[in-house]
Amino acid sequence: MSLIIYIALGILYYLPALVANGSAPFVKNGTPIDFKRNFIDGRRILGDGKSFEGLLVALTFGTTVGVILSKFLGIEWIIVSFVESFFAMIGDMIGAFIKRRLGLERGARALGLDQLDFVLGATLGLFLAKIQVNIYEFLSIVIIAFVLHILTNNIAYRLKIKSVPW
Ligand SMILES: CC(C)=CCC/C(C)=C/CC/C(C)=C/CC/C(C)=C/COC[C@@H](COP(=O)(O)O)OC/C=C(\C)CC/C=C(\C)CC/C=C(\C)CCC=C(C)C
Ligand SMILES: Nc1ccn([C@@H]2O[C@H](COP(=O)(O)OP(=O)(O)OP(=O)(O)O)[C@@H](O)[C@H]2O)c(=O)n1
Ligand SMILES: [Mg+2]
Repeated sequence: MSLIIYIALGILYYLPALVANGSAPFVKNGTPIDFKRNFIDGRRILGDGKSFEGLLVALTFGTTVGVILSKFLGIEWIIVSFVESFFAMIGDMIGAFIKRRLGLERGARALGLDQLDFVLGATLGLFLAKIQVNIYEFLSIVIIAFVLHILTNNIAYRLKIKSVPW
């Protein structure tokens, strides 16, 4: 299959996760998922950047994309998009957990981790939802999400949706 098809399929399969991750920043001061508790190293488990409200908004928007996709890809994509969005946000939380363990403050830049944590989570979600993503589709979305993440975070910063441009 040509590269363009792999790229298009990559974007299509990961669209729920892209929109889920892209919509969470609309929540500013949500209820911290770690309830402001610290880990054994004395630092926050996740930090104030991971809230229940952000998770809810992400799941809502991600699943809404799945409802639209289900018209073309089949009704199962409503569930697939929910699972994919959920695991994308789990990946985002694991990224935050790692950043806290490294002593990085909430909102600090972690090039690579910030861009790919939710993509890796979404990939696990797609696998669990029995969606076969081949290596070319995966590599396409890794590159696209990396570029899109940097671009959209810059837009979000200029639009005052985010307090940092990354
Ligand atoms: C409208 C609502 C509530 C949700 C949609 C948000 C969304 C999909 C934004 C897309 C681009 C945009 C309009 C940005 C404006 C500012 C904004 C909302 C930025 C989002 O926050 C930035 C960042 C937060 O990430 P972090 O929490 O991990 O730091 O979100 C990252 C977002 C992405 C990685 C992907 C953005 C999603 C899309 C562009 C969805 C549609 C994608 C396509 C159509 C693919 C097009 C690609 C090519 C190469 C043609
Ligand atoms: N589960 C989530 C994920 C994101 N957000 C919101 O979206 C913003 C951007 O998300 P992200 O860049 O992932 O968080 P950071 O602020 O960078 O925090 P961290 O360093 O922990 O990634 C967060 O600040 C927070 O306001 C949220 O409320 N709940
Ligand atoms: Mg971030």
